[in-house]
Amino acid sequence: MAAVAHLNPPNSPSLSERRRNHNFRLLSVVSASAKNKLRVNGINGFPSDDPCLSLRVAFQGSHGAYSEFAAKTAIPNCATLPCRSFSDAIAAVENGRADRAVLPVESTMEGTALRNYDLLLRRDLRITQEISLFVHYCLLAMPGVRTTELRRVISHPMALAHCGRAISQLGLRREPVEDTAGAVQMLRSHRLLDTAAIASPRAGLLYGLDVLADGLQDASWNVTRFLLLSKPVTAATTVSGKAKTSMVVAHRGGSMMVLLKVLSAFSSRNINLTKLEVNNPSIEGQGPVMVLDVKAMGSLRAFSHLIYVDFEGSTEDFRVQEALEEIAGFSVFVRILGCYAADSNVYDLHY
Ligand SMILES: O=C(O)C(=O)C[C@]1(C(=O)O)C=C[C@@H](O)C=C1
Repeated sequence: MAAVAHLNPPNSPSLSERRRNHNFRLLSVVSASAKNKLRVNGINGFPSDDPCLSLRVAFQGSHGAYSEFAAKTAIPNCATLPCRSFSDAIAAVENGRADRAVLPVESTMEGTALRNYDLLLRRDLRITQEISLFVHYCLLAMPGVRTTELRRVISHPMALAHCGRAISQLGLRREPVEDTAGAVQMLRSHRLLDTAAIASPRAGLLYGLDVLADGLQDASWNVTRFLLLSKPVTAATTVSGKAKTSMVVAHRGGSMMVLLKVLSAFSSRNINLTKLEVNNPSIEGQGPVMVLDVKAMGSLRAFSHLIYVDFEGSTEDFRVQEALEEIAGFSVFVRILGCYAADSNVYDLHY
């Protein structure tokens, strides 16, 4: 069981003071390339996108959700717009209420979050930025409540799954809710004394809850990758620095053979892949994945054999264009999901 860490000593600031002081500061970057996963402190390394512009970023959940941290890390001065679902966040961009939507798409524990990837494929938004966050989970409860008084724990299903071992040790009943910060909000507004929430220490501070335990996640290296999405722009976008491109390839079947051909198209041109994932929903007993064909008047097409690829390089690069042409020759459909600045950092937030 993780060490007990109380953030609210008796003379700690009031809830309103805490809310006033609540600002997002990115204080460290955990270098993804550091094999020993050492934390590199003190790097003031906000990733790109003009921090002067007050862009509106839609996210799923309540204030204090991890997706909101991801948005604030990617675009420090952005205004965040809470939404009920990821689909609502995407719709906010489509209807102009927001400039970006933020979507968690991968985690070290879950792999690709197909639930969100599928959503991305159905809609006409482009990836503009990637951001990887180190996710710390805390056990939060109403002030004064002790661990022994708890019977139930509420959180986002992913957070409950990531903290399975600790929850079993505590013998708590699990109940999924929409998002981690929403769980905290629910606990506070209903003054639930037998219930804990799993969320970030920041959400605990924001809503004035006690942190009963920190570092609740089963794996010590728990990173979630988020994507920022925007409406497609007609003008060609030039990425400054190292670029990365995400794409989806649909084919008729025989995944291993197609996979080899995709690999060969890239490796023969010395293009490095950062993600390669096969999704054959029919094998899992699921229906086909619906993918928006942006070239065919935005019609939805159903595919049962898909490969998700991320690679280093820009679609402006001649070698990349050649590789894409080769892939188009043996697949039934190819869609570029975005070309954006590569960011291999893992960002960590201090509380
Ligand atoms: O509930 C939140 O706080 C979220 O931002 C969502 C979400 C997810 O959907 O995976 C994001 C990161 C964490 O892994 C847990 C939950």
